[in-house]
Amino acid sequence: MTEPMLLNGQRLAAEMRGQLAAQIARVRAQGYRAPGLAVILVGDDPASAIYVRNKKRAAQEIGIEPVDAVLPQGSTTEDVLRVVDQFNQDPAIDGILVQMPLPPQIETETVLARVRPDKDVDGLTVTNLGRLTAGEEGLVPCTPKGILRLLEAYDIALAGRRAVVVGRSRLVGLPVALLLMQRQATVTVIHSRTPEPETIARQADILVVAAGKPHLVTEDWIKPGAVVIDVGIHRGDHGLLGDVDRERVWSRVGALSPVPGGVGPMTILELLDNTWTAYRRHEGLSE
Ligand SMILES: NC(=O)C1=CN([C@@H]2O[C@H](COP(=O)(O)OP(=O)(O)OC[C@H]3O[C@@H](n4cnc5c(N)ncnc54)[C@H](OP(=O)(O)O)[C@@H]3O)[C@@H](O)[C@H]2O)C=CC1
Ligand SMILES: Nc1nc(=O)c2c([nH]1)NC[C@@H]1CN(c3ccc(C(=O)N[C@@H](CCC(=O)O)C(=O)O)cc3)C=[N+]21
Repeated sequence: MTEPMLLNGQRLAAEMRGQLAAQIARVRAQGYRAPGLAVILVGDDPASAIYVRNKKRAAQEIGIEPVDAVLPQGSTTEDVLRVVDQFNQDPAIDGILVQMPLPPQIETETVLARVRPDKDVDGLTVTNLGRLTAGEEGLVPCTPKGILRLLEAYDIALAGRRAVVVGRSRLVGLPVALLLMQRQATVTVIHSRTPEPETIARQADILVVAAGKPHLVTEDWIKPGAVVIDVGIHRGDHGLLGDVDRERVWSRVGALSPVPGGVGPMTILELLDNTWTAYRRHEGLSE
């Protein structure tokens, strides 16, 4: 078989960031304010701190004003709600992101429910997930949106093809399954209670893996020529690992979105894109 194609999210995201930067520069030159993105980080998880730093830097580089709120590990739900309320009311803030996971004593549902849907750049509120389910316009979760954009950029057909999604989370698995269905794929979702997942995965023309289990997916899960999107990300002693064992699947896949350099950079790009969309709606600028 021919060498697999690497789906380069790093390069595509950089290209798209350039386009966003140019659009933001154009409205700034017309006298508009800068778009504002608030990032709320609760606790001292080192991986979360790195992501938040990367997100802020990416925003700044394209002309979005990042603001952050860092709360101590021992914060209460009320403490977090107060910060959400403050950003909800702030006219300089277009997007609010609450970094997941939150410490166990905090009610995640209650916090998410407080974010104004028009500022929900993660697309995680019931309002935006409902809009997505109904096929209405809203803010779409970043990782799923980035995966679809990556597939599209590489001209990977979805209509009539079999897609299998490993994982059903609100952040990734569930919304990516909805988006693939909307693009006319036949979608199956696998989760931790699915018996013989390999047998199902082996039917996939497009396999999206968001299980959060390092190197879960090996050659037994792969139909020859399949397009494999690795979403998982794990920080180990030997660098970053995905949910897909790249060496073991390499001789079978048709295309692979790798870790790092695949979905991660696309996720950050879509966060910026959602912030830009929210900003234009707030400022009454045309789409
Ligand atoms: N690159 C990026 O931009 C991003 C990467 N991630 C990464 O993606 C991964 C998934 O994230 P997220 O969706 O938030 O994780 P969650 O832990 O919320 O969800 C994991 C899902 O995978 C399922 N699952 C777990 N183990 C298995 C298994 N052995 N076989 C089949 N399904 C399984 C779970 O099933 P059940 O529902 O039954 O528990 C659950 O639905 C993580 O590694 C995360 O770090 C996340 C967001 C963005
Ligand atoms: N409310 C919320 N929204 C999220 O979108 C969200 C979240 N919480 N919690 C955690 C996960 C994880 N996540 C990543 C984003 C970028 C990279 C990324 O940029 N990865 C680079 C590598 C960066 C590195 O070196 O660590 C890559 O894959 O190439 C990874 C993971 C967003 N998440």
